[in-house]
Amino acid sequence: MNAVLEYPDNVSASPLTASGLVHCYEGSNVLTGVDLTLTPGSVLGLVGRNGTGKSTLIRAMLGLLEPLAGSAFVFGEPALKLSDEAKSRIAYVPQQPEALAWLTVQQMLDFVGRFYPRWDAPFIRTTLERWKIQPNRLLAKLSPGERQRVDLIRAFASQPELLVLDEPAASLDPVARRELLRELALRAGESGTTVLFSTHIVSDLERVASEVAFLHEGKLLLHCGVDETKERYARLWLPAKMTSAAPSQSLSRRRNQDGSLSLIVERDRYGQWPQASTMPGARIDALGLEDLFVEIAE
Ligand SMILES: Nc1ncnc2c1ncn2[C@@H]1O[C@H](COP(=O)(O)OP(=O)(O)OP(=O)(O)O)[C@@H](O)[C@H]1O
Repeated sequence: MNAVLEYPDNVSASPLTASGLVHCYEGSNVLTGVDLTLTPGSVLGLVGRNGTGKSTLIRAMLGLLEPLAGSAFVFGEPALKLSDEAKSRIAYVPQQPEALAWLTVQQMLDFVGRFYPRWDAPFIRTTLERWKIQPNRLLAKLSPGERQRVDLIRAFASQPELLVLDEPAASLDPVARRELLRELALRAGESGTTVLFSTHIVSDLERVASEVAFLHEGKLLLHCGVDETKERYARLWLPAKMTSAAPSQSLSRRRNQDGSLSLIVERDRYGQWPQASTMPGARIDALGLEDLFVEIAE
């Protein structure tokens, strides 16, 4: 008898989805049950401190790494068993591209292009020229920033429906970063490309992402619209004599030297802050994205 695979409901509608992903390396937990669903056409910025597992999550979601538990689906197919058709709709740029380093820029692009039905050769020509990268240079001899740009060109040229970039701006100078963000915004806006990118640069996220997800201690602490974060999360400050009134649920909790408490709290489903915020002496402070992340990650 054939086993019937039961897929979660959101799988077929989303270009990329993960459910209950668990992974560890050498006995230390990196992902402890991550659920994430990308909305078609969204640009999701994945943030988290160094070593929190962003690359691991991305690789597990794309089927490049087999998680210890949980599942991931790309265009409704199990990520670990993707068809060639599904693969041709995805572009992934790893943090440190190294593949095919013995080829020249042009040789690599010609080789890779054969696997993509909608390969945009004119885009490659104009972008290599605009980004001042000589096509006859060996990939192995490029600087990390140049290598990253070539891989970005490769990714854009395949005209993917799903574009996944692992810290795409890590080695880029500010001008190149701007160009990348412009290209990303263009692709998402005009072609409806769904984008997932990890980053440490919160200003990039604010500029181009429509949604943000924050990975912390193996779990996604929050996932919401970028514009929504300010409305939905805030810092609740309670003086020392009121700390017993602190809500039991919070995204982070820090005791200050004077005994007061700072907590990151979320509005409830009626749009209300925790009750402690209404007590005399308590304070609710709105936070920008960067402050929110620093407070949670500290
Ligand atoms: N192949 C591996 N073997 C053992 N440990 C690993 C391996 N790959 C990653 N790790 C560890 O797992 C943790 C998560 O790594 P990962 O690269 O996923 O984090 P990250 O959030 O992408 O980090 P960064 O922001 O610094 O790029 C780190 O502590 C890392 O040292």
